[in-house]
Amino acid sequence: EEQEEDVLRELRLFLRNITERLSLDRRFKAFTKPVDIEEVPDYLMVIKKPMDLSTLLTNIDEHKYITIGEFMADADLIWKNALEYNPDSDPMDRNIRHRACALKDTVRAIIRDELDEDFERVCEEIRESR
Ligand SMILES: CC(=O)c1csc(NC(=O)C2C[NH2+]C2)n1
Repeated sequence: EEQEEDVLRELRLFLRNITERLSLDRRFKAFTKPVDIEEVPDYLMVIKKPMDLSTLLTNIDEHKYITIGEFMADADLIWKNALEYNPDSDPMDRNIRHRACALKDTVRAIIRDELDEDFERVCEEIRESR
């Protein structure tokens, strides 16, 4: 009902705010857009579920996420994919893995500091009711 749509609207605002703040952080520049398959031709052979910050924003606007957990699953793909695609000891790989770990920790810290657990519980009730 209307109250549920009010809750989901507030969730989308919260998720857009997180995603936009991450997109502004220069450390996460490599994660802002889908990997360019022209530049990285083997990427889709290695990474089965690509994800990036601009796609997160599109998903939010398309009402894909009803709980923070669903958003986190896609946000986690961004750094997990980067660790998987960049396993080597060369400096480029190490650098992007460092940024991927920073992304993981930053998302979790924002959510721990800024998400009200009662609000998340209401979102999970809505998910279970649908
Ligand atoms: C987004 C992402 O994870 C990404 C984009 S390019 C890249 N890695 C490289 O270009 C090479 C350095 N060793 C492979 N990783």
